[in-house]
Amino acid sequence: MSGLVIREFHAGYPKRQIISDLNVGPLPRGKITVLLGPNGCGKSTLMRSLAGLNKAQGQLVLDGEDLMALPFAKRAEKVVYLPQSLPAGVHLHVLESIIVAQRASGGHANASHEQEVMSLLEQLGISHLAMSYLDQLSGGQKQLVGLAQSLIRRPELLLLDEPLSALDLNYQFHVMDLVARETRKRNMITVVVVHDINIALRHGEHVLMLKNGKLVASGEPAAVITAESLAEVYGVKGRIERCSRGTPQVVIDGLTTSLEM
Ligand SMILES: Nc1ncnc2c1ncn2[C@@H]1O[C@H](COP(=O)(O)OP(=O)(O)OP(=O)(O)O)[C@@H](O)[C@H]1O
Repeated sequence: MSGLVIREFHAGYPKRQIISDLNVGPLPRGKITVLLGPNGCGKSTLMRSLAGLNKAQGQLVLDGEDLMALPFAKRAEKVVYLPQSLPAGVHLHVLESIIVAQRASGGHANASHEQEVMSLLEQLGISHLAMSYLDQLSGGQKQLVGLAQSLIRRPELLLLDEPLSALDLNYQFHVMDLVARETRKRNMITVVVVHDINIALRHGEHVLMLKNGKLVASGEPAAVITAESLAEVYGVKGRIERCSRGTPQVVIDGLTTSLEM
């Protein structure tokens, strides 16, 4: 079966289980899956566990192969996780950092690879930053470089943890369009964590909703993002309305519960 199937998946930390008995899939190839859920519900823990960076038990079957059985280096060739922020204190310039990421996945520096890196930087609108040092970039610029480092590794499963959090409105759309295009072109499975429900409605082709480490719903955006699920998962009174061009949007009228983290 094509895609990623997650079965009886449990994940967390030495003294604390966060994700319990997750069963989902197949997450489709060539499409963006958006992972939604309130603060602290376990989105990053799940993403890191899918990448093999956190302890987990269960099955993670990619096109029939159980990733949990692979040595970490083999799994890292197929699965790339982009964290919420790049590690600080890396004294490389942008171009070097992307070439290092490319080599880490078995690529070798040659003219066509360099061209690929430059073309990616151009598509992300950051080619002018190629010779800038990472620690001298803004938060949003670092996020774009992180995305370039992830895409250059040509993963089969791309896990992007809040890749839009530091980007302005224009870049949020630009980046989601680019990620959607690359996801289709490479036929990869892309999972993106976002907090903006309207981004999920507009760009998500499949949506997973988590609450307290458990899956609440999985499926097409319109089926998952409903007034009922917004009330249950986020404690808000919301409506889904279509704008004049037909795009669904969430309108929030108020809260149904008080804050609890
Ligand atoms: N290293 C850790 N050790 C123990 N517990 C942790 C660790 N990291 C995170 N947690 C806990 O795991 C739970 C889930 O955290 P996680 O970062 O996965 O949530 P999240 O859904 O990504 O949240 P946010 O939207 O705020 O980024 C939280 O209760 C958090 O306190």
